[in-house]
Amino acid sequence: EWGYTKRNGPFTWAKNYPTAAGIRQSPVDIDTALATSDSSLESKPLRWKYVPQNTRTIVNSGHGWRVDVDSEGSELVGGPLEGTYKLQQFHCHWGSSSDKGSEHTVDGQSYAAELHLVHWNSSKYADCGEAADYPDGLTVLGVLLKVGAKNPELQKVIDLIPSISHRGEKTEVKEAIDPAKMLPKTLSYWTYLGSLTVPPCNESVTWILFKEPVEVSEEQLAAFRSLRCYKRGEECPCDEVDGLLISNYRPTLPLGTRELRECGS
Ligand SMILES: NS(=O)(=O)c1ccc(O)c(NC(=O)NCCc2ccccn2)c1
Ligand SMILES: [Zn+2]
Repeated sequence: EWGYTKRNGPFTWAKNYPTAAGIRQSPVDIDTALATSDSSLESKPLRWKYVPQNTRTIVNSGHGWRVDVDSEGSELVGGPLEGTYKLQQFHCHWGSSSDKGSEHTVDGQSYAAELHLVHWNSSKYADCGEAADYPDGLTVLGVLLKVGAKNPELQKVIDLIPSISHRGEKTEVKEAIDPAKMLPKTLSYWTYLGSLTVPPCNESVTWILFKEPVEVSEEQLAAFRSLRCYKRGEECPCDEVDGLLISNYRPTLPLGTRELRECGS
């Protein structure tokens, strides 16, 4: 089973998931000097609508926490997107200390964590699973997280972590979490064509990474690292310090010949 340790981490994934060695992989380093501003992006503002009551369950996948959402009623349109995308889930990546943990880096700089809101193209595909097999199937909104004030919306996730401490555990999200409240104030972003950053690393993601980081506290990051990557009652398979999920980010891959566009300053 893939993971983030030396034995089963990102540099081993291509063995069982050949797409992980592809030329449209994510994450990448955002070399801001390479970004081209594109009037067509400016002319179609990114627009989203989320239904907080539709955030259903939170699960410990063994690779991190993930909040699953009932896609109905949500929509993401505009910017680089053709058609309508619906929110499927959101999750986060972090590191063993706050000097690293984001998946994308900006001019070589890592952030403490990165929030991903995963959407699928409901104009063309029946569900997220099908959409994941097509180059225009998914869109992920990425939010860089830096250490600062406690993040009130993310605190609703943190409060649920003790009940999903082990792999496979899930619980109802009782207090609605509003994904829109986890996005930055300014909506400037970079966009490029990439992939899932976890196996099977499908090359089906239009990435939209907001430029403005959002704050999260050290205590909140510490809570993420308290998740365990093994099932309750089983011994710890991973050679992580007593099976704690202290780091779950994929290092950056080459942008190659892909275009990197930006919208807003
Ligand atoms: N990282 S990503 O490219 O946004 C992405 C897209 C679609 C997916 O199904 C996943 N998988 C996913 O969220 N797995 C469950 C929880 C998780 C959280 C953090 C790291 C790895 N896994 C990730
Ligand atoms: Zn992710």
